[in-house]
Amino acid sequence: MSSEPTIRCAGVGKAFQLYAHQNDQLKQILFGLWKKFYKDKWVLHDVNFTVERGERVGIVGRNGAGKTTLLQILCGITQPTKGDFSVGGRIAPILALGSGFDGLLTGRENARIGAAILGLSRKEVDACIEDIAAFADIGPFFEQPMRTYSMGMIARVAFAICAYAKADVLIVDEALSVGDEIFQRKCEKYIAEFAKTGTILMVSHDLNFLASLCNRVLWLEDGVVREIGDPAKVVADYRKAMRAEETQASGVA
Ligand SMILES: Nc1ncnc2c1ncn2[C@@H]1O[C@H](COP(=O)(O)OP(=O)(O)OP(=O)(O)O)[C@@H](O)[C@H]1O
Repeated sequence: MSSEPTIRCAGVGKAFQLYAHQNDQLKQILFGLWKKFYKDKWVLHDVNFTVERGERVGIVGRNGAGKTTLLQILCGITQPTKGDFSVGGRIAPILALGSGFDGLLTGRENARIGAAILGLSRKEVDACIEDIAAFADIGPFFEQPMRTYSMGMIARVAFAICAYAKADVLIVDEALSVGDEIFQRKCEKYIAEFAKTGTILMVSHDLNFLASLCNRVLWLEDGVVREIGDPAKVVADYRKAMRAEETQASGVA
């Protein structure tokens, strides 16, 4: 039997290209062989961690720490600039919610396409499309073009597709923040149920939820893993650091 972890990140780094002027992007295409017209903005420097099958790992970190970027790399949405990574099994990526949806197509049509992209066969899509509609629970809107949807409705459809994707690995980025309370509870229940058999990697600013769900928490800071381990300890250390920073910023000794 293989002992390969389900998720493996080795020396992963990501630099975005920052252009000072609008024209610089065109200049880069035309004259990029001779001169560089952008600056590298390194968001992730050297990220190393593994996640074993069946683990539930939460990711915390301040705004802009690179959490979404890391998840996007693992889901194949963006490429790392350096390093290696692997994810074993079928992934359900609940992130960048709905960014792949076509606003001209209905919720049902987007759900069918989304489920197929996540690996379901046509027969499997036929079998679960009504369940997806029921999970999303947006009533007649499911038959309307998605350009008429609110953010919360888009999130509902995106989450519903992932809930029926028969995934081995759930990768979740702040998916719950745009839903209303009832939907949030439904998603939390689904995630807790999924956690019994699947692997979860989840970014959230809801530290209490992460601490209750996860068996490990990873704290991302300055492009590296600052701490990973027991949820209660990592969350406490993270909170302490945030409080210290707040105190310093407000000038209180
Ligand atoms: N396409 C891009 N081009 C340039 N910079 C980018 C791009 N995408 C993200 N960034 C920058 O990378 C940094 C990390 O962004 P990211 O969204 O990964 O952070 P985050 O930890 O998920 O933040 P938050 O908690 O606010 O969601 C930010 O400074 C952001 O501005």
